[in-house]
Amino acid sequence: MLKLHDVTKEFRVGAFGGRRVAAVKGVTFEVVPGEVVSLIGESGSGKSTIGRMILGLNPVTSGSITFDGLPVKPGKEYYRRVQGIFQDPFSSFNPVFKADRVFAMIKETYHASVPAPQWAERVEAALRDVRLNPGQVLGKYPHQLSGGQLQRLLIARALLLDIKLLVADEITSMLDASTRIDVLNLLAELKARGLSVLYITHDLSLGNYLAERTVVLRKGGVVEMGPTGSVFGDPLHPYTRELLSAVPRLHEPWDDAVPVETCLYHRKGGSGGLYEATPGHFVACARLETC
Ligand SMILES: Nc1ncnc2c1ncn2[C@@H]1O[C@H](COP(=O)(O)OP(=O)(O)OP(=O)(O)O)[C@@H](O)[C@H]1O
Repeated sequence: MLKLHDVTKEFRVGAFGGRRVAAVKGVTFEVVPGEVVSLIGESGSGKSTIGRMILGLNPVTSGSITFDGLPVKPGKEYYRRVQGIFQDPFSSFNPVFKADRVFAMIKETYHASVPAPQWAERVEAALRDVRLNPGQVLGKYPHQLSGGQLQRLLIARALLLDIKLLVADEITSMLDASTRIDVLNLLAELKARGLSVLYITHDLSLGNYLAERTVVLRKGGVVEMGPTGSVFGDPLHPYTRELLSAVPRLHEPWDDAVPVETCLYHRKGGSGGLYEATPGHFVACARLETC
């Protein structure tokens, strides 16, 4: 369904845009229908840039992104099938309008012919699906609602569009622990209905909770990807191991330096420079930058 093939993104930075920064380097992976894939990596590894390219908010520099075989084409038809939700739910709402105006906009754009009473019923059903009480959220301004309620409103909006893929970029990082689990469970329910989710996070435990497959990014490139159980249970790349071993050591400072090891996967070939260690479990050379 969603396919990224050798995707690279460079930004022009510095005076007059004279310098180029490669934010994403040769990334290849796919998301199939009804699957949750988590895209994991530390800050600056290129996760959001990938999400924005999938949503057509940034063009790719090279490579291709296709959805159902067609290139990403921002516009009404594309956003009927693919939607994004971001870290800060407040940024998705205009503070001077009531929060549920997002539903009116969906109706105007996609469901103009649906009679108002029928539309109101659909909105209420979508709100109940995301475990919101319509009476408590409809008619309120964004500042009168919590972050968790606003994220759920955005998920309800996606349900009304009957989308196929949700790009969820750090959507739980501003929520408290219990609301976070509620929203994750909600995503799991959506998955059970056949929706695909690209779940972007720097939090490994959240990715582990939800995703069938995990893609680990470092400095813009994929260093490891595969079934979540394999990547978490048998991490092959030193960076993945470092990420995993850092989880319980919250009291210790983060060590940015990935231990340099013998290059186990050097020139073994494979998709996008990755070596297929076990079926579906891919890993990059541990010294990719030098070898
Ligand atoms: N518009 C831009 N112009 C120049 N550089 C950018 C731009 N957007 C992102 N970058 C750079 O691209 C790299 C990847 O950024 P990105 O936001 O994708 O990382 P991330 O993994 O999502 O980080 P975080 O978890 O902190 O959101 C960073 O070095 C960032 O500074």
